[in-house]
This record gives sequence, structure tokens and C-alpha cells, in this order.
Amino acid sequence: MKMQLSEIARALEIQDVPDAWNDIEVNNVHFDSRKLLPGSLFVPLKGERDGHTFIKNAVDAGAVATLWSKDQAELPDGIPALVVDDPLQALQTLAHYYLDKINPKVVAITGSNGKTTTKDMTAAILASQFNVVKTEANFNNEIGVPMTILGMNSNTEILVVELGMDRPGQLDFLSKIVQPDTAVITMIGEAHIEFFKTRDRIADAKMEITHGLKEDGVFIYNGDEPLLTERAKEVEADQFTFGMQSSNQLYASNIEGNDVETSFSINLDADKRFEIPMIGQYNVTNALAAIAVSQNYHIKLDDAVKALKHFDLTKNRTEWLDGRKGERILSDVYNSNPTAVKLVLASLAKTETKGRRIAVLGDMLELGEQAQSMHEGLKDSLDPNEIEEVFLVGQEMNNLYKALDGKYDESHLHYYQASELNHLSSDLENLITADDIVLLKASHGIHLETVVNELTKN
Ligand SMILES: CC(=O)N[C@H]1[C@@H](OP(=O)(O)OP(=O)(O)OC[C@H]2O[C@@H](n3ccc(=O)[nH]c3=O)[C@H](O)[C@@H]2O)O[C@H](CO)[C@@H](O)[C@@H]1O[C@H](C)C(=O)N[C@@H](C)C(=O)N[C@H](CCC(=O)N[C@@H](CCC[C@@H](N)C(=O)O)C(=O)O)C(=O)O
Ligand SMILES: Nc1ncnc2c1ncn2[C@@H]1O[C@H](COP(=O)(O)OP(=O)(O)OP(=O)(O)O)[C@@H](O)[C@H]1O
Ligand SMILES: C[C@@H](N)C(=O)N[C@H](C)C(=O)O
Repeated sequence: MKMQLSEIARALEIQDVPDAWNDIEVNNVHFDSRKLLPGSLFVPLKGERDGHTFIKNAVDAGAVATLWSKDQAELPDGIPALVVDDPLQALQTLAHYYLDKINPKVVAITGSNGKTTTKDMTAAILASQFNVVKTEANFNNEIGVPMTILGMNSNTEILVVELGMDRPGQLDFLSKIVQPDTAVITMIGEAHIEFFKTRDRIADAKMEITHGLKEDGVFIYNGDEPLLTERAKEVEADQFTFGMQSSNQLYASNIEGNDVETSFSINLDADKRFEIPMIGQYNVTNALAAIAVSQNYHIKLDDAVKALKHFDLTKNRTEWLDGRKGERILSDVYNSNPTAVKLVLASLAKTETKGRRIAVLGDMLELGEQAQSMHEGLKDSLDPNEIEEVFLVGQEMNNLYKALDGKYDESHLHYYQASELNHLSSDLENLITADDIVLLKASHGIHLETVVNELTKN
């Protein structure tokens, strides 16, 4: 972004600012002094600590102005301060103002799983014809979405923004900030079900993404999910469905996969053959969502084919890596929940290998009272004839460990406390050979990426 400080003050309805602010240009916004660039507006937020205490760091890093909570005892030295009731709310207000100013088309994407992958795929296809800005990494909540909006530049034509939630009402709030022209729901799983109790209530919360949809907006959703098809009847906007079933307006056929890519055809044009550099039928579903969005913006299918062959995928989403001993590592460690684990285990079981298939599964968090049964329920996705070695990590995975007793010989079934990741890494190092495939999947909070880093470091 580029804005005069005086314009930012007007956007925040701050009166009587110094004329000198007309000559101060702000070219970035950040809430972390360790990451902000010279010329930035610093936004002090409260986490474990209070961001206000890092104002000197922000000034040293080149901040040219700062938001400042009216609750602070005194103003900061040596930097223009825009005094506001709440810096987070001010960040959101500024983002809404800036979105209106740039006025891009907005594609908003949510879903229990697949938001980030679909966002990356969608942005890649749309970029073949438009100037696109997309959510970086997983910046998808009440802080991340405003940051994404403020990351646009004056010639941004389409904003592809990921909207996350783990409580009712959050998507309603975010949808009304971004006011999408296109709202996408990838699927309904069990992510954060601890705070919803049922998938029905997760679906209710996901449908909130349509609350900010523009008058002439389009709602694009996974038509294979009954929880969505039934709720879509209440949505007045134009709609478009994608999925594996031929009842969808866009569906895939002739799906073929190997260990590094998956190809498929679509009903819109049988002559087109798509390839994605990922495994898993679920990633075909994500690609269908992206293709569906692209047709809303009249992108040629040939351009969609090209874009999906090679696109910039955010790390740790079913990502192939090379292990130190020559093994292939499938890193899927950003998050985890039952549907995702079952699907990625099914993909692993079908992946060709000269050696063994090894699954390293960490706890699935935020499942609430269903945690035990959902962890035990993974036993049906593990077959020693397909996945020879199983390593389980975390308190909840102890339930699966017990459930697999008798199905796996104890010499091929291993259990670790979440605090024993170093022990797990060394045991894996000792076991793995160059011909093996190793899948690692766990919730973010288990930090299985530390094991991935150990297995892949040069
Ligand atoms: C407020 C904040 O910045 N939090 C980030 C901060 O957390 P922490 O509590 O550790 O902050 P500190 O106490 O260290 O510092 C306080 C503030 O001071 C700043 N600061 C610190 C040191 C310094 O030298 N200079 C400084 O300026 C600092 O920046 C703080 O502002 O740090 C963590 C580690 O980096 C961050 O993770 C934390 O970020 C929070 C979680 C956040 O919300 N970040 C957003 C930008 C974001 O979108 N993060 C996404 C993950 C979002 C997510 O999990 N989404 C869920 C669904 C939505 C759930 C929603 N209810 C939610 O709350 O998230 C999903 O399932 O996808 C990401 O980072 O990937
Ligand atoms: N369509 C899908 N259906 C089921 N599981 C999926 C789907 N897409 C991705 N996954 C699984 O979810 C993992 C995370 O994918 P991705 O990051 O795209 O989801 P997300 O919704 O952005 O997650 P988060 O809520 O953490 O942002 C993948 O590595 C894969 O295991
Ligand atoms: C980290 C956040 N995006 C998330 O998905 N949390 C759940 C609990 C997970 O990590 O599986």
C-alpha cells in the first residue's frame, strides 16, 4: 500500500492532524517490529505481551508512524502517533477503507480443509490474466485478513483472500470486511469441532462467508457435501457447484495419479487434461474449486491447465521433500483432523515405493469430547500390508496406539509422548532407508515440522 499519513488519519476519522502529515508517506503496515519495513505504519497489538512495548524497536526498524491505544499512559517519543480506541479495530477499519479505495474483485475462500491450497491454485490461475494479490501463508483471521488487504497495491485487480474461523460469527465478521464478489467453501470436515460439537454447526459457521457477498456475487461450493447443498437453498446469490459427482456443474473424471502428480479431465471440455503437482483426490477437488472460480472471471481453460501444472504452494501442505538418506518425505504438518488424515493415508497407501511406507501421525487437536473416538477411528485407515510402520505422537494418539493393538505387530507400531520429538527423530533416522516413503501429519500444536527439519537437514 502507499498512502499519506494524513489520509490514514482521515480513514480513521482522526481530526486536527498536523499539516506535516501530508508529507509523510506510509508504504507498509505491520504489527511486528521484527518484520516491518522502513516507511511502515506500526500497529501495536496485544499477544502474550503488549506490542506498545516494542515501539522503540519499530522506530529503529524504520517505522514512520504508529497507531497508539488511547489507554496508553503517554504518547511515544519521536514518531507520529495516531491515537485510537483499539489498534486492532483501527487496523480493520483501515483495511476496509483501503479495500474500497483499490476496489478489486474479491474472491474469498473458506472450508474446514483446503483453504490455503485452493487459494494458491486460484491465485495462480487468475494471475494468467489479472494483477492478483493473495493471502500470504495462512494469514486468515481477524488480524491476517486486514494485513492481506493492506498488502495490495494500487493496480491490484483481484484479491484472493483466505478466511479462517474457529468460532461462530468470525466468518460473518470477516466476510463483511472483504465483501466478496465470489465466496468459496471447499468442504466441511471436523477442524475445530471442539467449539461446534457437530459438523452441522461447522457448516452453519462456514455459510457465514456468504453474509458479505455482493449483490451480484456468486457462491461456489462443494456440491458433494449435503450439509452445503441443503444450506445453499437459503442463499439468494447465483451459485455454482464443483465436486466428484456428475450432479455438480463442474466435476472431474479419469483421475490418474502417481507419487508426484495427479491428472484429471473435466466435464466442461473433455479435450482438456489437467495436471497438479500434488497427490490426493482431495487436491483434485481443490483444483476444481479454483477452476470454477476462474470460469467466473472468463479465464481460458488452457490458461488454467498451464497455471495448475506449476503453482506456488504454501509449505507443509502434502509437500514432497528429500530426506537425508534419500528417502522421500511427505510433509503435511500444518494441521490435522480426521477427514484430512484418512484422505492422506489413502493417498500414501496407493503411492508406489520400492521400500516401505512409514506413517508418522501426531495428535489432531481441537476435537473436544470426540477426540478419543476420532483418534481410534483412524485404525481403519491403517493396514500393515500397505503402511508397514506406524509412529504415533501425543496424548490423543495413545488412543489409536491402543486401538491398533493386534492389527500391527508391536515391532512395527511405535508410540511417543509429544515431548519426545528428538527421540522420535533419531529412531526414524535409524529405521529409514533410501527406498522408503515417510508421511508426517499432525496438528500445528504438535510441531512435527521439527522432525521434518531433522529428517531433511543437509
Ligand atoms: C497479536 C499477534 O501479533 N500475535 C502473534 C504473536 O503472538 P504472541 O502472543 O507470541 O505475541 P508476543 O507476545 O510475542 O508479542 C505481542 C505483540 O508484539 C509484537 N512484537 C513482539 C516482539 C517484538 O520484538 N516486536 C513486536 O512488535 C508481536 O508481533 C505481537 O503483535 O506472535 C506469534 C508467533 O509469531 C503469532 O503466531 C501470533 O499471531 C496470531 C496467532 C495471529 O492471529 N496472527 C495472524 C496474522 C494470523 O492470521 N495468523 C495465522 C494463523 C491464523 C489461524 O490459526 N487461523 C485459524 C482459524 C482462525 C482462528 C482465529 N480465531 C485465530 O485466532 O486464529 C486456522 O485454523 O486457520 C498464521 O500465522 O498462520
Ligand atoms: N479438500 C480437502 N479435503 C480434505 N482434506 C484436505 C483438502 N485439502 C487439503 N486437505 C488436507 O488439509 C491439509 C491442509 O491443507 P490447507 O492448508 O490447504 O487447508 P486449510 O484449510 O488452509 O488449513 P488451515 O485451516 O490450517 O488454514 C492438507 O495438507 C491436506 O492434508
Ligand atoms: C493452526 C490452525 N490453522 C489449525 O488448523 N489448528 C488446528 C487445531 C490444527 O492445527 O490442526
